[in-house]
Amino acid sequence: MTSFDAIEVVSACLHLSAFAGAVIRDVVASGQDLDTINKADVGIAHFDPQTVADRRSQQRIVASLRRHYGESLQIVGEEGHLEPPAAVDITTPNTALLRHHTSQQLSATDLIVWIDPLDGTRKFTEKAYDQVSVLIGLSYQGRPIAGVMHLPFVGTFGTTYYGGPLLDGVFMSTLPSAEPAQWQFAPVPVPPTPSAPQRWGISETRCAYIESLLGEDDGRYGRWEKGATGILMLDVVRGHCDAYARWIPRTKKWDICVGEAFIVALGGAVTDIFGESYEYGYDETQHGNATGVFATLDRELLATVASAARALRSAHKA
Ligand SMILES: O=P(O)(O)O[C@H]1[C@H](O)[C@@H](O)[C@H](OP(=O)(O)O)[C@@H](OP(=O)(O)O)[C@H]1O
Ligand SMILES: [Mg+2]
Repeated sequence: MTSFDAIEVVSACLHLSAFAGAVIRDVVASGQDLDTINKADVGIAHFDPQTVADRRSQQRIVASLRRHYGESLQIVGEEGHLEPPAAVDITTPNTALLRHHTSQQLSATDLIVWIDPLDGTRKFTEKAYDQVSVLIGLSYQGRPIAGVMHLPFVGTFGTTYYGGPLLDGVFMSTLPSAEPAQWQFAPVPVPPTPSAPQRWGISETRCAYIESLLGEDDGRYGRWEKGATGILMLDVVRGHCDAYARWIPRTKKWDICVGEAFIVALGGAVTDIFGESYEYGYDETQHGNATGVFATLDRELLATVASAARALRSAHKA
């Protein structure tokens, strides 16, 4: 039975997230046309853009992983099937960056790599570059175990976070160069317990159900608004907000796998809006998050909100 050392796979993803981030920066620096297409499902989103930067980022990650690991590594990429890239968009991933973590041999049939090559594409097209990230998550037996998040526009060579339960924490580095051997990572501390009001990370694209849960400005909860799931979940990890909440089925597993791995490693939880865990399955029917997302380090808050969401659902059905 084929198996992979998951620590080596995370190392490869760490390297490739920055390799992908570099091409995203190159696209912006070149001033070229973004060649944007709209992928929106009719009835769910009015504008779900994909640009040349999304495509080249995914091509870099997928083609480099495939050449190194072959076909038995299960990969799900947001942009689906793309043409093989030019030679300049393929590299040999460095699998030795995390040798200080204990290696873990995992069966290929239960391991999935989830790729969001450019989370926050709409913000990217609006030039809100600080909200853009490259997300590469690993799930094993249906649960997120590790992830890498690269912010290509924070610092000259970008900033990278990696972590998850497999790695016992979350670590970050503002990259000093494009050369992986020079990267030094420091642990991200668990943020202090929040003071009231608890601030929720929410999408700029408003959702009436979330507005109901937030209440009528009674001062219990505050708002922290941005335009991409990856950065909002990272903001929970960094303590910039106390929860990330989405009810409508806008996000997919590749948006939340990395954030879930980070939040679980710090003792929190990520569920649907009713407090139920998602199964990270390879089949396309399991890629969507049909009943929303709630992500927090505060399990008491999760229980309170899940119960309020169930009550709201029952009231709507009545
Ligand atoms: O850029 P991609 O990789 O497609 O990721 C999307 C996220 O998955 C969605 O969660 C964002 O939508 P919401 O902010 O409406 O949840 C969505 O934002 P958008 O609805 O503003 O386009 C994107 O951040
Ligand atoms: Mg996304």
